Amino acid sequence: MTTITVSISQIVGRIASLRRIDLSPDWAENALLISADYEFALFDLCEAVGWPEPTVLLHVPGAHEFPLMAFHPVHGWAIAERLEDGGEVRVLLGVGSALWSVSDGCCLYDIVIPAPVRQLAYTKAIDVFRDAVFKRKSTLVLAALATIVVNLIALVTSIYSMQVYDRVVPLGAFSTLLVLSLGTLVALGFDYMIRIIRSNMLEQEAAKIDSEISEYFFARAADVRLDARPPSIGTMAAQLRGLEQVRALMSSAVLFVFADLPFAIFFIYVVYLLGGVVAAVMLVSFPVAICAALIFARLIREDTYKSQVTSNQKNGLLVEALDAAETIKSNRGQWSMQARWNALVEQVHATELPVRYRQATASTLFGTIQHISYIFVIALGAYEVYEQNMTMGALIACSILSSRINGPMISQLPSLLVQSSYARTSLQMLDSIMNLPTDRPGGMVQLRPSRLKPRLALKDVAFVYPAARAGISVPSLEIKAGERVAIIGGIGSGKSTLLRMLAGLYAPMQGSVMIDNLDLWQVSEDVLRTHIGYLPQDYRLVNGTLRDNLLLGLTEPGDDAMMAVADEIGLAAMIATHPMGVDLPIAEGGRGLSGGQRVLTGLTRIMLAKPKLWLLDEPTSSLDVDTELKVVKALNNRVQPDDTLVIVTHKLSLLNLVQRVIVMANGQIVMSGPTSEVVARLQGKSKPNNNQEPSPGPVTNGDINSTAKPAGADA
Ligand SMILES: Nc1ncnc2c1ncn2[C@@H]1O[C@H](COP(=O)(O)OP(=O)(O)OP(=O)(O)O)[C@@H](O)[C@H]1O
Repeated sequence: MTTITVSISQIVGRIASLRRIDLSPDWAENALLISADYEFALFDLCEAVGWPEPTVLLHVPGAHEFPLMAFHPVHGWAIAERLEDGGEVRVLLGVGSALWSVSDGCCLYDIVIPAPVRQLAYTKAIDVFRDAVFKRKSTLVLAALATIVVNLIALVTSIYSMQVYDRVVPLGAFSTLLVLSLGTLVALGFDYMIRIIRSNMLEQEAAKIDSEISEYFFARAADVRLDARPPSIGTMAAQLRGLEQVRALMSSAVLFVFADLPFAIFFIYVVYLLGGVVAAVMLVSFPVAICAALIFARLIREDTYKSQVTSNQKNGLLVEALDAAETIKSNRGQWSMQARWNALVEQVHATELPVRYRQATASTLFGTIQHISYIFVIALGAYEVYEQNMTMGALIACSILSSRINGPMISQLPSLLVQSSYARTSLQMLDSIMNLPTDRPGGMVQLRPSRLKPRLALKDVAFVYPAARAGISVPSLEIKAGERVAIIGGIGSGKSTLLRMLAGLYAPMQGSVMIDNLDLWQVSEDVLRTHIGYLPQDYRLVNGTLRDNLLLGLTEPGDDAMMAVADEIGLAAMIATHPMGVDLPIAEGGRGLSGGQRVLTGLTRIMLAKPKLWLLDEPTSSLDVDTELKVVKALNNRVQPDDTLVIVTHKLSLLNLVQRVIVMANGQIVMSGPTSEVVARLQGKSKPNNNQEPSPGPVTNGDINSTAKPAGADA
């Protein structure tokens, strides 16, 4: 008998993968200690990770319901894969499978595994908000009920006034007054409580909605394919901040105005019951105010859009100016940046001014409509009272109700409309981010191979940067598992672009990039990243500590392993001299270390990650000779014989690491062959035969300078 002692999170993780749901690496952080040998483990896990409670299956499940979770009193938890002909359940164990039967006490459970936000396929930002709101139907229903009660209580004060004027004052019925007053005060007490509860309830839900929505948009923005990102990151960040505007509108008190609007019609009906013809005043004033509001909304729409666009550009410029302060200061660039900033500020003012002007006009107009309507109610009411069609008390009640209809509802409309117009523009901007292609489009079935051999193949690959004329074009390239290759070439020849394509960061516009005979873009991002170690040319650190950066995305390897690598490549000396050691803080924007130290941090991280495919972009360009030697030695040590290494470099010394050299020029591979042969050709020692391309240029001792003309493909 096998007793399962694995964590249940591993079993559920496997079910998720069978259901093609990509859980985040830390999804079971709170549930790792739950073991799989007790019956309530599944319930405990779902509770710990915040999923819906599992359901016990009391019926015989259909084929479409599998895979399910199965519990056996002796063996614990496993994955139920299918039903066998004899009615037994085929379960998957750690290795192999077994048959469990219901008569032995086997029980089946179904669980709902919510897809992580990044896997949700939305095309419109409004759908994200709508789904987050409608998920909370019960809260909305309660809020709607509270709104109905609040509005009904609003009637109480007008009826109270009517009773006092009609019954209490003429008859001196002060005991009635006492009862009425107490009743009204109690109703107002209720009103107060309901309003407080309603707003607290909505605020709490708004906070949850905010977390969900923010998580979605952060993940969505991070998922945008690197080659498809807009040129200004500051502008993109400002566009993303637009979601705060939508959220603010959703949770703001003015939103209640919308909920109150239908009650205006109800109040007009009550006025009709109390004062007959007096209701005609509201029947005219209310639609006039609503029409004016709609016209106003239309008038400001274009200006709010323009103002938002310019304001985002302003934000982009600010981020750029602060980020590139060194370049700007040292090159006397402040003046031109200041000029651009001032021009954008002027533009923002020019577009905001009409909005403000119209908002002020609308507020005044609605105030005037309110006053005129009041005067008409009183005037018409006075006539009706004189004609004895209504009582004095009813007139007072009608005037209170008229101010309720035309009062808060109408007077808050201008600010509500401005806010909603900005929110609408923000949604359009969020839509533009949602239209950017992502690394792995939602809904696409991803491959999750347990192992990937680090062999690469490019076929008819072409790539051009947005708004650029030339790019890279590779008709054919193959890199075998275990091969060590260097890519060399002149500046701007396309080496880094090619490496990013091999890393699956840039998608080819045509052709395919294959890893282990699978299209690299169909392999799950998670699987890909555990197999590929990519070091960019300009390695940026993230805000946190040095340790956070050394272990970014890794399972804690332990301090000994971390320090061993750091020591091997020369980072340990720096760590030892700093008073905070590996906990030294890295500021926002990755500042805090020198260029060389940053690269060493990236290299240490990759060596700790032990990838199968090493893609390094000029790893030693900012290192001194001694450190470079250490890095070369460490790479020789750490890159396993069956690992593949691709290095982009300008340095001759790194060619000792590789067996093959690929030479690039003008976005194309112009030469490829064994290191010694290519170096000899570049140094002009070997003459090209008739089929070969002319020499790309001389090689110096330190640098390789290729000036070759593009031609054929890979050898
Ligand atoms: N983000 C970008 N947007 C537009 N064009 C780009 C971008 N990045 C690079 N390019 C262009 O693509 C071409 C190839 O650039 P790439 O960075 O791949 O060259 P490289 O060979 O790595 O150069 P270097 O040796 O200087 O690092 C260059 O002409 C460059 O101007």
